[in-house]
Amino acid sequence: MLSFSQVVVEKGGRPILSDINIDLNEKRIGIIGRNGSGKSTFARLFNGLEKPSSGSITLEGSAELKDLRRKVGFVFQNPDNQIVYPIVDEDLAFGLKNLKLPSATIKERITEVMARFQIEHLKDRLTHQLSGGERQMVALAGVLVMQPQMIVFDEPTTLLDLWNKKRLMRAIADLKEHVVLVSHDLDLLREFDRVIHIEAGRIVGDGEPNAVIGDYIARSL
Ligand SMILES: Nc1ncnc2c1ncn2[C@@H]1O[C@H](COP(=O)(O)OP(=O)(O)OP(=O)(O)O)[C@@H](O)[C@H]1O
Repeated sequence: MLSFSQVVVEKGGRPILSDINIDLNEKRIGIIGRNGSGKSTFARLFNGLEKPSSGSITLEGSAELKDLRRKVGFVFQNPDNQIVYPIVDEDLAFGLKNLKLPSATIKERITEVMARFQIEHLKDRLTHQLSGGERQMVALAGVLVMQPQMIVFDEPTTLLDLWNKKRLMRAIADLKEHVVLVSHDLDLLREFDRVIHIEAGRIVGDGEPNAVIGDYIARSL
């Protein structure tokens, strides 16, 4: 579904990602690697938050940036980066209003997603008064109402306690959408369909999670 061809990202004259050639079709894909290896940069390419310096990224054959932006959602490590409006309900409606959808459709989508994650009780709450875990669920809901085909999570559990981490991981496990998860928590990725290991801006491992994770651990010893 998503294809990277000879993708290079350079910043300040330095290569951050080099020669990425990869096709991604699996339902659950994990991305691992050391600090500064290029995972976030790679993940941000998935929905056009980052653009390649050269090479191409296509989603179902289309290289249009607007298709990537519309069909791939992105959940940040810190939900404050994506919650914009003061009331939960307004925040969830924001992207949908931009799409100029009828208000009945907007309401329907918000109600459906809030019910799916059992966060209906947060509907009228002030976003800045929510707990970290609640904010992360609202951020995820804000992505889901847009009905993306794929959702990329960049270390979404880092700021969460154990309880909320488990809750978010259950929510992620239940998603029908394709998921890409960047994480330092290797155990979260062992049940995934595929894990990609990035080192110094290159893919050095790619395949069955336990094998790729085992190699990553062996390299770090
Ligand atoms: N705007 C920029 N200008 C110069 N270098 C940058 C810029 N953005 C990122 N980098 C560098 O690119 C490299 C990869 O960064 P990236 O955030 O993708 O790594 P990461 O694997 O996600 O790291 P972490 O696990 O610490 O979050 C790092 O060395 C970083 O310092």
